[in-house]
Amino acid sequence: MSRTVKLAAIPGDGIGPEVVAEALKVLRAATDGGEVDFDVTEFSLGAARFKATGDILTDSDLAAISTHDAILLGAVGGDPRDPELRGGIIERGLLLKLRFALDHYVNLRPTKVYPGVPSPLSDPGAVDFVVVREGTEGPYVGNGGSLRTGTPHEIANEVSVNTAYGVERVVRYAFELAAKRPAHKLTLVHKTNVLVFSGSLWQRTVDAVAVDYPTVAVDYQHVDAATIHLVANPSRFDVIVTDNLFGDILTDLAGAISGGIGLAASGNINPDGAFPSMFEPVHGSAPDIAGQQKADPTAAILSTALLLDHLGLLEAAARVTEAVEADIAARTTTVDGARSTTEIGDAIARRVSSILTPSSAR
Ligand SMILES: NC(=O)C1=CN([C@@H]2O[C@H](COP(=O)(O)OP(=O)(O)OC[C@H]3O[C@@H](n4cnc5c(N)ncnc54)[C@H](O)[C@@H]3O)[C@@H](O)[C@H]2O)C=CC1
Ligand SMILES: CC(C)CC(=O)C(=O)O
Repeated sequence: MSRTVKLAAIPGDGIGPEVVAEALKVLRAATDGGEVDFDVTEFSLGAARFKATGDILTDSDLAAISTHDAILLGAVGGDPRDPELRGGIIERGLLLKLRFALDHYVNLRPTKVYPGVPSPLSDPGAVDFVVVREGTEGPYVGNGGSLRTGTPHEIANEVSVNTAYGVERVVRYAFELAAKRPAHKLTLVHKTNVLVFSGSLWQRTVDAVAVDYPTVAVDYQHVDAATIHLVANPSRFDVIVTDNLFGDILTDLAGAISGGIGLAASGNINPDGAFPSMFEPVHGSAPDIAGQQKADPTAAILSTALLLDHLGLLEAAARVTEAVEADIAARTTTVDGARSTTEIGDAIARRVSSILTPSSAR
């Protein structure tokens, strides 16, 4: 008897629906005739729904989404120039609200330079690292405000929240991951020379947790220096653990060095399993190319590989990754090149269907 997985799909805005359609196509190809059935419920949330109804993510939306085993999200947020959508109302009210409510304290963002990928680095070396970004704290929590708003004496502040509990659990997750990977290396990225209160908490936590993982070598980089090393010598990284904002910035850079933002996948994980985890490409809704079939759906497709892996469907996950690797290796143009979003999705789905078992098992 096959297992049924309840999947909530949130295509969202801009290129979100275009890339989610391809990701679902590949997910179905990867599990077709296998031991698992995906029962997909689509939630039409985002800018269009907000404009039509005023709702972003209601309590009943959240309750319904929470009953699923996992979530696949495209991208949210409309055109930043749209006055109705100013202040990231959709991003904060939908995406961040989901991450916080579902306690996605690990934002997992793997970075790999696949063979044949058009990296802007002349010699990227063996780039294969994972950023473990804290997902529920930092300056993203909306703790701040402004005084004398709109006057020459305006004061605006945004408080970065870092709790001992929140830092310890993500740091421990990162050590656990580093201990399982071949390089056994963890780099804390922060700005301890200036952000002394939060930086000290992160550093002391890493030092304390390191005692439980004697096989893991620990390194430290200031975030500004980390951007140099990500470009100049990315193969030095294995697992990076960092806060919400630094992780957001570093992973767009990581996407750029590893073939483009159209390849960068991510998972918002609740490791305890109390809530469904949510998988999404790193990129946003890309209003500049939306509706034109120009988006590369590979990041969303690779996000389904993370989703399958998270659900313990390892063979299907390996099949998706292998098909993507083969597709990338066969690309003769850049990722933004000649094929449409649907053509890339179709090609990867065909490859997935032709792989009967992962190469490792053959
Ligand atoms: N996770 C999410 O839902 C995110 C949402 N956003 C929202 O998305 C909107 C646009 O934000 P931006 O800062 O412009 O970031 P963005 O990631 O949407 O776009 C940055 C650049 O990358 C390109 N790009 C993005 N995804 C691509 C893909 N799959 N294939 C080819 N090119 C791709 C875009 O065309 C654009 O030139 C805003 O409303 C923003 O708040 C931004 C980041 C993440
Ligand atoms: C727009 C933000 C809420 C999304 C983003 O860039 C992120 O945190 O991944």
